[in-house]
Amino acid sequence: MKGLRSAGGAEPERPADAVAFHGLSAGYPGRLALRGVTAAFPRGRTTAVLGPNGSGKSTLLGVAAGAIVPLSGSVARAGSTRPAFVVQRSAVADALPITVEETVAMGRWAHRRPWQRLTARDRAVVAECLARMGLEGLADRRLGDLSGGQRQRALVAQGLAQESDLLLLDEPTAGLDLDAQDRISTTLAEACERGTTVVHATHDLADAARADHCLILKDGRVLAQGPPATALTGDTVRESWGLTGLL
Ligand SMILES: Nc1ncnc2c1ncn2[C@@H]1O[C@H](COP(=O)(O)OP(=O)(O)OP(=O)(O)O)[C@@H](O)[C@H]1O
Repeated sequence: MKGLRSAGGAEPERPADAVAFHGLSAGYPGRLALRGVTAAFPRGRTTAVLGPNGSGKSTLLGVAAGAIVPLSGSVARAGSTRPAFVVQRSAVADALPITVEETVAMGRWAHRRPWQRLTARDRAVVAECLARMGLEGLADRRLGDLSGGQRQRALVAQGLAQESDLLLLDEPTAGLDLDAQDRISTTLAEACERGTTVVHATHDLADAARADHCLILKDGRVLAQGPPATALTGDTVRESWGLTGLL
């Protein structure tokens, strides 16, 4: 991934896209999960990535995060910081012997080495992110001892603590109670207002309708993309999920 520069070379361009994929194919041994995806995450906006189970949403986020190497095609990343990637809570082992506070503090590893002591500013960021997710009272609890929703909030707090200009989240509000959903939605909207590009995979159509941009996948290909008003129509939803007569 690389930053983009203007033809004149003096000033870096401010490209419209935080990440642009061109003809991207990616997957796992013996399984192609993305097939010729040409799409973009607009810079400083929220993008909702939608599609049925197995359509390639997590894989696309993994490629944007640099965790999955494309098989072919290109990925251009315009930002200057390492992307923050909030995985699904099921991807985190129950037996991890770390506390909630330590989990959130790991977000600061993007700024210093794991063995380096946290600075006063690091500690202030960790405390603020714990508070934003309503986790102050759980800071000393083991991550693996938390409920699913509490654990999810800890992972989102870790992503926020990274203070990246690109925040990628894999179904951050799935299975959460209304208060936790509201906290996360509000926090992500605030991050976007501060200029962060926010991209989240979701199965929640109402959530997606509030995003600035939608990207709908089906069988590893782009079915539709654009503002919700044009991309998230009855036709695209029916076609993507193969629904008959429900919408
Ligand atoms: N670690 C893996 N090894 C092999 N195949 C995988 C792996 N992870 C995902 N896949 C396969 O890649 C394809 C895309 O999966 P992906 O997780 O990207 O879909 P998704 O849209 O995020 O699904 P969901 O809504 O269920 O989270 C699926 O066919 C899936 O079975």
